Amino acid sequence: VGPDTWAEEFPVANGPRQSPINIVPKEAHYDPSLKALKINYDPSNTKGILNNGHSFQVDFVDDTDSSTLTGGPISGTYRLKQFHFHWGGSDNRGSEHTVNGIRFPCELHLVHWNTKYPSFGEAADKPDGLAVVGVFLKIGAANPRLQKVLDALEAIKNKGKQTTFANFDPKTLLPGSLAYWTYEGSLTTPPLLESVTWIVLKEPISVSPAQMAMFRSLHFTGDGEAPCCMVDNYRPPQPLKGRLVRASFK
Ligand SMILES: NS(=O)(=O)c1ccc(O)c(NC(=O)NCCc2ccccn2)c1
Ligand SMILES: [Zn+2]
Repeated sequence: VGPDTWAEEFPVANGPRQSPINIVPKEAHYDPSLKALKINYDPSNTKGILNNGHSFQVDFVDDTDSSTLTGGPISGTYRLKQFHFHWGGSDNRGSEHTVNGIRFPCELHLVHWNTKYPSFGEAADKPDGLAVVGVFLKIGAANPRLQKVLDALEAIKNKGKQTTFANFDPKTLLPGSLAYWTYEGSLTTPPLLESVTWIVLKEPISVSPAQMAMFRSLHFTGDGEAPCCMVDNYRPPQPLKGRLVRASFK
């Protein structure tokens, strides 16, 4: 049921470009040819918020190029489809990527798909199909922009619940610096498709302990089931298998 059993049903779990990974900054290769990230989101594309039983996600209308990611390590235009988080049962774990073995309490993923393909579903199994921007959350001051998302969680406590969520600009969740590490990887949950160009921001954003408790108030379980808190929904780091991690900064 957890990451250790996934290889039985999804053999790609032991593939050559699995995610997440441990990032070792000293072993990352500064690449001056890497462009700056260009991120343009239209808040009016916000569609809603859903507890999918694994995490919660905020979905976006992705039928036009109004919320896009370009530049950085990618070529072409990728459209924002959704963002979601991974977090732990306590503040010493929860992120999927780690830095020098350090785990953060939470990690945000902004999921984009390559518009050279007709849809997310078509892009999801192509080697250049997806681009996910990862942002670490670090315990500190309460994050007022994040609070807007967390305030919607009481309406989606259980698996399958969704509610309206409108006019949210995910750009407000990004840190001041868009400096990043990038490598070729995969989805971190089944079907673990090796289709993701990962773009992990170096600078974390803040989250307070009380806000972390709000993440942990969600349930994996549906209405009428014995409630089970949604925590530790992260995959641990996977073997690098010779991959190069590039840095956009010195
Ligand atoms: N975590 S991630 O790599 O950013 C990512 C991005 C987009 C995705 O569609 C997924 N995975 C996903 O949606 N999987 C289908 C639902 C699911 C989620 C978790 C466990 C089993 N199945 C993961
Ligand atoms: Zn994720």
